[in-house]
Amino acid sequence: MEASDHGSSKAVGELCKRYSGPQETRQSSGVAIMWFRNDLRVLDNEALFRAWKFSEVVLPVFCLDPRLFGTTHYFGFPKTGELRAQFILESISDLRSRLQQRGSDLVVRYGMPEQILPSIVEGVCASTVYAHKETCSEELLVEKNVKQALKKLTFLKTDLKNALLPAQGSVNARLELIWGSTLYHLKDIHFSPAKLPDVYTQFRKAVESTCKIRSCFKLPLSLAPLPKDMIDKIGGIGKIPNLSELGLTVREQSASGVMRFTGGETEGLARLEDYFWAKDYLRSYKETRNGMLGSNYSTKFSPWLASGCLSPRLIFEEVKRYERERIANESTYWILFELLWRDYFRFLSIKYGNNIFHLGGPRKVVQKSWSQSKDLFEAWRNGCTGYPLIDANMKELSATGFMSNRGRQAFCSFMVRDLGLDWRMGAEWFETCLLDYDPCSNYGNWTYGAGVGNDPREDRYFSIPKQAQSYDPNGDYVAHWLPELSKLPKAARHFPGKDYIKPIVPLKFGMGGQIHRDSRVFLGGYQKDSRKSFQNSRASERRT
Ligand SMILES: Cc1cc2nc3c(=O)[nH]c(=O)nc-3n(C[C@H](O)[C@H](O)[C@H](O)COP(=O)(O)OP(=O)(O)OC[C@H]3O[C@@H](n4cnc5c(N)ncnc54)[C@H](O)[C@@H]3O)c2cc1C
Ligand SMILES: Nc1ncnc2c1ncn2[C@@H]1O[C@H](COP(=O)(O)OP(=O)(O)OP(=O)(O)O)[C@@H](O)[C@H]1O
Repeated sequence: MEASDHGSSKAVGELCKRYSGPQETRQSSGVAIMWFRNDLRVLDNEALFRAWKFSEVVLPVFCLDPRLFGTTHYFGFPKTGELRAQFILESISDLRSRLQQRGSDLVVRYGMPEQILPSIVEGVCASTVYAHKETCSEELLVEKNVKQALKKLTFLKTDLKNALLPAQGSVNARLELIWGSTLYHLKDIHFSPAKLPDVYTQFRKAVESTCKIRSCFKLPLSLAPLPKDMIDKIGGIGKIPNLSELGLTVREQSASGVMRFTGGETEGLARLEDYFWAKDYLRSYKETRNGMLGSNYSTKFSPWLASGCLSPRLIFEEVKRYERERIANESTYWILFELLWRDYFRFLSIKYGNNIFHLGGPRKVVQKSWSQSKDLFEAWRNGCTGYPLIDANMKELSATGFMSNRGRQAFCSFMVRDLGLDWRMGAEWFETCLLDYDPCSNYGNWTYGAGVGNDPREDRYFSIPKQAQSYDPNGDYVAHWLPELSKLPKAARHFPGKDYIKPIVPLKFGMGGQIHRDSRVFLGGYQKDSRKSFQNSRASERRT
């Protein structure tokens, strides 16, 4: 594993101070609960800030929802693989210590939020539960259930021994949901979600020219300690389970990975400190971002962004500081350009709802012949397709939970266009494996790559030989993940012939354009459509 020298703890401490605020006066009384979800951070966390600001005591709670360890919707893969599960556990543990450093703590429970939160609310007589708003149907259902469960709770203030509450009257705890996962606030983008443009460039230009990014929310460095009797009353702080207690196999990220991804805000900030400031890689990001090998071709922020350990607004403010203190160039802009893709997919998930999970995607494309061939899928999933670039990417994903953006695009195109497989099999397998799995970015990118996404012009075929030639010309990447290829001359590593597994299907384009006559066996009628869409795609605007 390439050394990922993290920013020093002193520098991270300075970052924390920079994004923490003065000891302001609080504006209310009573107890508030901060329900952490995919926002496992202290800095720039509006829900936590509000919970603190509008209460006298804020009780932070995390519920480890067993549904997270169920199976994916159509194909029954594990919903959360071991590597991401470990990343989440590390993030919770880090969140707890960061809250403890500020004098507070984190209550952790294993169970469904709609069952756990009401009993805690009742136990501590809280009047408000603060949380960040999500957008996909599984998360929305949990929000609805929590809301309903809280509604059913009515307790008398006089019943309470809690001296913080004034006597008399009944209390209804409410759920206050706050938007907080994107760079641009939903309320600031001047489009109602239903009117969101289907072409990214239109969205980006409109947003960049008319909207402002809000400043980070700054929580004071010291929060009030949690009253001991309150914690006793709810049965203690709770232990963070380990992987085996969750019924999962303990597995380490492979040492061959681009870096060791450790969950938690502290590690996310350390990565930012290292990439931007200590190593100064930000200045050349645009030139390196399409790499596949090594820790520094791209930021690797995605796992921390997906779990909310890093706030995109904080990244934005650090980019702006870098531009003031070092250099403003295309690279510093390009990080924001990519973060805006993340926003875009999040907003699109509101516009298209469950359609992002359906075979026809946001555009409800009707295409008769998606294959669900088990053999082809197993070959793809096990990295045994006979195409080194594809196989190496799959080996990386399985061993580390990470894959470069370049790899993901080629991988998705190969699966959908060369194998003709149902794209949802790939998307659900990514859901299992990715450390940075995020429903909006994952299903958004898959539908986009499969040609069923929001943008009608996007239907792009990635030629594997061309990708190999452009992004791994010496075969270093494939030799890294498929060591048996390292003994071959560099020029032969992508075309190893009899020295490697026989390709399971011929490529449709890019190998002199031949289509193997047996390909219909696997591809059915898909082949014809694909030719057409390939031609269309050449005319369409390219993602860089
Ligand atoms: C088929 C497919 C599935 C994907 N699934 C996910 C996913 O589940 N979660 C996820 O975070 N990203 C996903 N991506 C997007 C992208 O591949 C990763 O965000 C990126 O590779 C993460 O590496 P990085 O942090 O070094 O990215 P950088 O190049 O450093 O980019 C900075 C940040 O910008 C955002 N970003 C960059 N590209 C994209 C993009 N295409 N879509 C959305 N956000 C982007 C990410 O938050 C990323 O961390 C997917 C892409 C494809 C093609
Ligand atoms: N955050 C998420 N991550 C992964 N999958 C999700 C998420 N949110 C919703 N889904 C999936 O998308 C599915 C699509 O929802 P929808 O209600 O349309 O399906 P359904 O009607 O239950 O089934 P079908 O699509 O087979 O008709 C959900 O059932 C759920 O499994």
